[in-house]
Amino acid sequence: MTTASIIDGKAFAETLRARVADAAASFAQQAGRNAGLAVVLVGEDPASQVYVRNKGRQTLACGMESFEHKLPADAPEADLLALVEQLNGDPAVDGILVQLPLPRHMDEAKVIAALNPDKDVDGFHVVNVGRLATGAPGFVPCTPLGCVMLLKDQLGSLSGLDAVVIGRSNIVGKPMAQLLLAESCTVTVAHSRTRDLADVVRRADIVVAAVGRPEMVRGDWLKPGATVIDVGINRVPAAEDGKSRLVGDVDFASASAVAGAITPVPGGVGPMTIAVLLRNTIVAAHRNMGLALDETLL
Ligand SMILES: Nc1nc(=O)c2c([nH]1)NC[C@@H]1CN(c3ccc(C(=O)N[C@@H](CCC(=O)O)C(=O)O)cc3)C=[N+]21
Repeated sequence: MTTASIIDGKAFAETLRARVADAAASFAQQAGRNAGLAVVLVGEDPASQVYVRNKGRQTLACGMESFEHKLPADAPEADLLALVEQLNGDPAVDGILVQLPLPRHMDEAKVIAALNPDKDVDGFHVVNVGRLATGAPGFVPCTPLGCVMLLKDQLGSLSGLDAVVIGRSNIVGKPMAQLLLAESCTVTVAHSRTRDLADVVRRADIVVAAVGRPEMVRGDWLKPGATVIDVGINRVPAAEDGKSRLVGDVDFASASAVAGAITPVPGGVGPMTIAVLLRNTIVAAHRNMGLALDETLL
């Protein structure tokens, strides 16, 4: 039995952030201001607060401005829509991220629809979804784009490979399938109703697990040598000390004995998500100001 190479998303994210920082410095010189990312957080979910703090810190570290807006959990939806409108019109704001999930009394689709698609650095607006589906330039959701970057770094061309995406969310599964199709993979999207999931997964050269079920994908589901991208971030109670630990949607111990390469959790896809957000923001800044940028370097 072989041991898979570990795909170091944390290290790759660092190199991407260094390229973003170069582009941000060049932008600032030409525009006479730093590029800016606005992050909106509604409510006090502790995990969301940690993510938002990390995003803000890394935005500043790349030489961009970070604008954080916090609304109380019981804020009226109209207040959030008014804030989005204000950020759409603010020339210092190049990218806007509204942290999801929103409180239940808010309509996520309505809030996303209110974003200026050209500032929608999450790529969630239907205009960007349509652009991705038709191959037009737009913004691509950060997590799937980060996964494709890791795959191309690992494998070179993905053309002709069999890819199975497990999960069909708007945020990961569906855009992931579109990106793999654009890379000329043969793409299968599996989900909770898929019959004989293990047999479907066993055909794949590339497996992307994005279901939110801790350690669901096991080594004996994999074709030997397959490349495995684990999007899951599940906090589970640790056996002994009452603390918790992070695990993915893949059972790392058994999968890494069969796979050719695999992303760890933590340290795999998660760090890429934030780095791609910064990448999308500096791309938005250049596009919206009509400044040239070689996006292939990012
Ligand atoms: N509009 C919107 N866009 C998002 O991109 C978005 C969102 N809402 N809501 C919440 C999720 C979650 N998310 C993560 C980003 C980085 C890590 C990350 O860096 N994870 C580290 C571990 C972090 C830890 O230790 O908890 C890792 O996997 O190595 C995780 C999760 C972005 N999200």
